[in-house]
Amino acid sequence: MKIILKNITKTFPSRSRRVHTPVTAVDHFSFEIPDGQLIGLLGPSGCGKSTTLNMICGLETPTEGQIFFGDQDVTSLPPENRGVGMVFQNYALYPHLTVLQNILFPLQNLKGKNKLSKQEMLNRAQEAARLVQIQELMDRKPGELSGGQQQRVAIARALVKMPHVLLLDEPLSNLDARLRLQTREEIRKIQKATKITTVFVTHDQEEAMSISDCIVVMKDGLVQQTGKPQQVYDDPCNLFVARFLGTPQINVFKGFSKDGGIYLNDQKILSAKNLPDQELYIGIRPEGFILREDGPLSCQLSGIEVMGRDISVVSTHPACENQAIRSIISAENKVDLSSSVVHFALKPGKVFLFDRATDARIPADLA
Ligand SMILES: Nc1ncnc2c1ncn2[C@@H]1O[C@H](COP(=O)(O)OP(=O)(O)OP(=O)(O)O)[C@@H](O)[C@H]1O
Repeated sequence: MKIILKNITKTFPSRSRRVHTPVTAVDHFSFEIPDGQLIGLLGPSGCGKSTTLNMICGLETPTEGQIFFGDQDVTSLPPENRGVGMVFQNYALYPHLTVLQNILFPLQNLKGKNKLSKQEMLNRAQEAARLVQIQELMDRKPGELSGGQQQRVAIARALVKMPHVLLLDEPLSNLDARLRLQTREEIRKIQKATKITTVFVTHDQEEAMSISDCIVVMKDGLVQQTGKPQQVYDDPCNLFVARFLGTPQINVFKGFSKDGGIYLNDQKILSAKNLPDQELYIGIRPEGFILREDGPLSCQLSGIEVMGRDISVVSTHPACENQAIRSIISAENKVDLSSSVVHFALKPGKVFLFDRATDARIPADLA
């Protein structure tokens, strides 16, 4: 099912007794989610992710704009008539019911032509359980399950109604690191198998990048950028997006362009064609550094962090906005820890320029 968000805005009255300015949680958001895709809605706390999801499922009504499922305008349709399955951060299973009873629950209140026979309900529950691989656990109570298993039951409960659209709001945040990884891979597999159009909300950029066909990066209710995860990482439209995607974070320096060169203080680190002289933010991805004795960027060496296949060289530079510069290089490189200075050459494709006043990306031909 294709989902179209047409210029949707959601404004809430202020919660504060002293300040009466309304809060714009989502600001003129337009987007088309193609049928069968998994979209990651991504951004820091309070940027409007959950409000967007709640408008798609019908728990909130947009103040402005329209939502379409396929050709149908669902903007004022109640949630139960939208054919949407929803999974929240706290799985909210009924503790006194077995896994099977929990999965069956949404089917028991179906009315009219949607009403199912007992056998049909059982078949559906077993199919949903098979998809999330919990067939062995059907007689257990939620208290007898691990967090990951409980979350899978919650997903089965959302799938059992055969929704056209699956909405997942931070579904992995209650799981430990290992289970998070495993469960996110499972969600991806289930989504691929069922081909249900899915919107996945998270503030974890790595999680969103790893499972989404397309990501939407939001800030303060406004969409900053949309695109395939790798495309957005490689071509961020502004400093916020560049900073938000990638671990370790992009290294940001204050610098300037002059006479075809990009400078940090008096060090010319790259050449740039057709760029007017101006002050800049210069973002360098951690993987954009090359250790080289005659490299043009000299930094104070603080130490190294061993990461296995790679090492992270930690250094400082007076023009750098980050507390420490983190450059990821292959562990085959030998870093002379007795030296106080480390020299880098840079990979031009991993260096981005931003306007100092607006944070917008400045296109540049670097070498
Ligand atoms: N019912 C409400 N009344 C007033 N303000 C609200 C309401 N719901 C959300 N907001 C405000 O709207 C903004 C967006 O909230 P929302 O929950 O959509 O953000 P989020 O990105 O999902 O955040 P988080 O990651 O913390 O869940 C926030 O400033 C929030 O305080």
